Order: sequence, then C-alpha cells, then structure tokens
Amino acid sequence: MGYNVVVVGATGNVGREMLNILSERGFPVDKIAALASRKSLGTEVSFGDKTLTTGDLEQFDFTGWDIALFAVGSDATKIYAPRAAKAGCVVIDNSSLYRYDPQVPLIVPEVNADAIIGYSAKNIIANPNCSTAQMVVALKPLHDRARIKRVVVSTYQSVSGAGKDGMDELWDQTKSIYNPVDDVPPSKFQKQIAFNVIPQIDVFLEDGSTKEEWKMVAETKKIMDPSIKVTATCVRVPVFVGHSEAINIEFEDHLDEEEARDILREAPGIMVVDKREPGGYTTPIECVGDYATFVSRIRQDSTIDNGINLWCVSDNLRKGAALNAVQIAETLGNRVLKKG
Ligand SMILES: NC(=O)C1=CN([C@@H]2O[C@H](COP(=O)(O)OP(=O)(O)OC[C@H]3O[C@@H](n4cnc5c(N)ncnc54)[C@H](OP(=O)(O)O)[C@@H]3O)[C@@H](O)[C@H]2O)C=CC1
Ligand SMILES: N[C@@H](CC(=O)OP(=O)(O)O)C(=O)O
Repeated sequence: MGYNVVVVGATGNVGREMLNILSERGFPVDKIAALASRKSLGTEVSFGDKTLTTGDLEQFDFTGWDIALFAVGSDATKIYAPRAAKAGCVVIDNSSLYRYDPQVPLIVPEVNADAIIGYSAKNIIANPNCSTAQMVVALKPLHDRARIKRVVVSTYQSVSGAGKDGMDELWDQTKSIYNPVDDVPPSKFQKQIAFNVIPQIDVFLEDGSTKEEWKMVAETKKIMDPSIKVTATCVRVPVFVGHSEAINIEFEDHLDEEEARDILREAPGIMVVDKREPGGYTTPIECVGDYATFVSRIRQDSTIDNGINLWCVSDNLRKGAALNAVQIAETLGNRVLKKG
C-alpha cells in the first residue's frame, strides 16, 4: 500500500523536479495528482514514463489525499495549504510562508529529521530556502564535532531560484546581446543578469540586508542551533541551475582541515571533491540533476583561531527544494504515516 500524493505547482521549476524525484526514488505512490493554476489546466507533465494532465488547484478537493507537496509561492500557499491540511492531507511546503512559525517544523532530513514529529500541530511541514538547505547539510557534521560560533557566507545563486521566468530572462537577455534588435530589459531581476552579477535577492530590509540574507540567518538557527551567528551576502549570477556558496566557519574548538575533510566525506548527503589541482573542485554546472551537496576547497582560515573555509555547491531545484521535500515525505512515511 502506498500514498495518495498531490504535487501543487506541477508546471513550475520545483514542481516538475518533485515529479521527477518521486519517480526516480520509487516513492510508494498509489495515486498522484498534478495541480497548477487554471491557466495551465490540461497541461501535460511527466511522471516517470507516465504523462499526467494538470488540474486546477482552485477546484481540487484534498479529502482522501495523504501528502501534498506545495511549490506555488506564498500567496497561493496561504489560501490552499490550510485547506489541504484541514482535509487531513499533510502539506510539505516550499514557500517561506510557514518556515518561521513555531508550530511548523522546518526540516532538512540529514540535519533535524527528529523535529518532524511536530508536524501534527498544523499538519504542515516547511521546506527551507534553497541556499540554507545546502549550507546546513555541510555545517551540521562540523558543528557536531567542533561547535560552530559564526558563519560568514557569500552566495552565487542561479536564476532558476527565481522560477521559470528567471530562467527565461537570462536566456532571452543573453540572446538579445548578440541581436540588439530584441532588447530585453530587466523584469524579474533588478538589473541586467546576462553577463552580470546582482547583489540583491528578494527585498531590502531596514538594516540594509536583503530578505534572502535574513532567511539564511533565521533558518540556520531554527534548523541547527539558535546560538550560531550567521552573516550572509546573497548574489544572483548568470547560471541557469546550481547555487554556490563560499563559507567561512569559526568554531569553538580547533578543527584541522584534514579532519574536516574526513568528517564531510562520511556525512550524509555530501560528496567531497577536493583535489588541490586545477579543476579539482565542483562547479554548479556539474551538480545539475544530482542529489548531493558538493563540498570543495576545504582549507584552514589562518586569520582566526579556529577557522575553516569551504566551497559548497548543490542543485537548488533538487536539494534546495524538490529533493528535500521528497526526503521529508519519505521521513514522514517511514516514521509517522507508515503506509508504504
Ligand atoms: N526555485 C528554487 O530554487 C526554490 C523555490 N522555492 C519555492 O518553491 C515555490 C515555487 O518555485 P518555482 O517552481 O521555482 O516557481 P515557478 O515560477 O517555476 O513555478 C510556479 C508554480 O506555481 C504555480 N502557481 C503560481 N500561482 C498559482 C496559483 N495561484 N494557483 C495555482 N498554481 C499557482 C504555477 O502554475 P502555472 O504554471 O499555472 O502558473 C507553477 O506551477 C516558491 O514558493 C519558491 O519560493 C523554494 C526553494 C528553492
Ligand atoms: N530565493 C531563492 C529561491 C527560494 O528558495 O526562495 P524562497 O526562500 O522564497 O522559497 C532564490 O531566488 O534563489
């Protein structure tokens, strides 16, 4: 016996990956529904070797469905997630709407799977921001060994983090540079993204940081440990898929770079690629379609007492969103629902 699963936002970047990953990992599905907005009614999406026809979220009755994987943004989530949860369907939500709600667990299964038990307060589980997800996978095993005091992170985030419109804007703008007749002004992004980098993701906050940067701080504390200090600079780069991060970590205890490398090699969800030679590290294009969070360039920071620098790359549509959501569904199934 398996689960009745709904994928909400099935025509989007994350929703399509959710369907791919449910199929790739053989998630025990009895019945599956793909939903999006009314304008996508009838659109075909792939689920393994099957084709599903997309239904209208507004008209959908969640009664009798076990799990709904949501990837529709906060506005639609606010309306439909409580409706699904009330009907007895457990919502696993990719938007930021519920992440900071103390009654909603925020889960990265490699890091805090035990917190899933709190799902029953609202029948909702939150999936973190993509940049946070890959970072905490790398930080957790190091924190367990040497206690992290402070993290300084700079991100290099791909345009797919801004949805399918973000990918289209990079593609169209890049073409327009070679054919200036078709001018493509910034729309999804604040400035030209083709052949450029933009130090703004999400809106500005009063203190001069951006909401994306704030999310990395708040979510790392909720998922891992409120005592960890995080400061972030989030940057959009002209890469289609794959977020990269340069991370500086200060520990309470000394941690040798060799030991850090060994710990990360053994850690769940991590692939260490760290040869100190040209090309001996992972770049975003090489992580696309993979499940792992890749860690490279692990080295001592000799400017502080107990410091390590590293480079961390992952497929933002997978570990940053769809894969993590499916791993949450697997954890929920194995530990709580126990139908599969
Ligand atoms: N991309 C990433 O790296 C990450 C994204 N997320 C989150 O996942 C969510 C989806 O992102 P992404 O897939 O990239 O976005 P896309 O823009 O690629 O897709 C959005 C999806 O949501 C659907 N949708 C939007 N509004 C409604 C509505 N009112 N009713 C029904 N369906 C609706 C769209 O349907 P239609 O095609 O019919 O318009 C589409 O299927 C967002 O909340 C985002 O914050 C989280 C972590 C990482
Ligand atoms: N903001 C991320 C995508 C994401 O995870 O968004 P949110 O935290 O709003 O779900 C990006 O643009 O790369």
